[in-house]
Amino acid sequence: MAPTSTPPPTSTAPAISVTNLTYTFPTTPPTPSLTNVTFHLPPSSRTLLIGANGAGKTTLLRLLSGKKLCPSGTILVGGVDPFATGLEGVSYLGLEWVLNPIVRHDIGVSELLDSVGGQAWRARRDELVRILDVDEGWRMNRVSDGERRRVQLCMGLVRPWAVLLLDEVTVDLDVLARSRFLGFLHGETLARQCTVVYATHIMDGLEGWPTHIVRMTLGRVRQFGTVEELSLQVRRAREMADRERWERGEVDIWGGWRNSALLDLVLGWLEEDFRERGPRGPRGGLRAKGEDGEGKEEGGRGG
Ligand SMILES: Nc1ncnc2c1ncn2[C@@H]1O[C@H](COP(=O)(O)OP(=O)(O)OP(=O)(O)O)[C@@H](O)[C@H]1O
Repeated sequence: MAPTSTPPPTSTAPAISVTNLTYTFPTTPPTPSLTNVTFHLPPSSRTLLIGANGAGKTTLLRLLSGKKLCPSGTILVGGVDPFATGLEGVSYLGLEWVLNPIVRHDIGVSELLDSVGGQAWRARRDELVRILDVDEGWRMNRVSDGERRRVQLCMGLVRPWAVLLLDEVTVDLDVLARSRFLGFLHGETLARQCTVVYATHIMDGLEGWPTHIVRMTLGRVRQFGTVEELSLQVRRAREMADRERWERGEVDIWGGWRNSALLDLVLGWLEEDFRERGPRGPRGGLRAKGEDGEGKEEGGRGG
């Protein structure tokens, strides 16, 4: 975790472009994880990656981060193939990052932050410590899971990134910490024109945060677009369904907004996916996460 002296490019916010991406895990039998995935996200966007368990979110984020080989020309981040170039300025915070054993050692917060560039980016470091309410006197073997996650997030974000890929790394945060963390990311996308893609199952407190949504179903991108476009589609479909029920004389015509609009949107999608897919049975070829090991690999195949 040596600090890097060269700052990543932050002047031009990178767009993310995925075209006809198919990815198959090299298992026996081969497990298709992504099929013909296509979507485009503009610079400075804040995107939620939404989908049921097993929809392919982690696989996609790892491919975007350059950790896995993908068919040439299918992924461009800022116009560059991430695997081929080992993208400077792309930060991927996912399960392997969360499980890094260093953050459980008897080590102090300042020492950890310095090891990832805390001195080089002093102002960012101090801002993150303040926003995530981190006590620099903590010893990492004597903190709670949520406190540990706050320190980890300071570590993961201290070095300025141009693209941030988050794979559900906020589960341990309390509501205030998560809210301040999301606020920080919101500010970053505006101030530094950088791009965030965030896979999460927790819709609480996200209202108004995302600019775009990518909806994944069973390894495919089913819809993508701005939050407004997608919300409008769902709202219209629900209103039409309510009207039909009302015309049929059904008393309970309130099928609609039970929670926040965002949660209802996602809940509606997952219910739709579930209805179409049916309950899970034994599915040949399924593998537990992590069987393919960690880090950069060349095992996957396209097509
Ligand atoms: N290591 C692996 N080896 C083989 N197949 C895998 C592996 N990891 C995932 N898969 C397959 O890819 C599919 C997508 O997995 P992925 O982890 O990308 O889903 P996800 O959307 O991130 O799910 P979750 O919300 O549960 O984290 C799985 O259903 C599984 O079939």
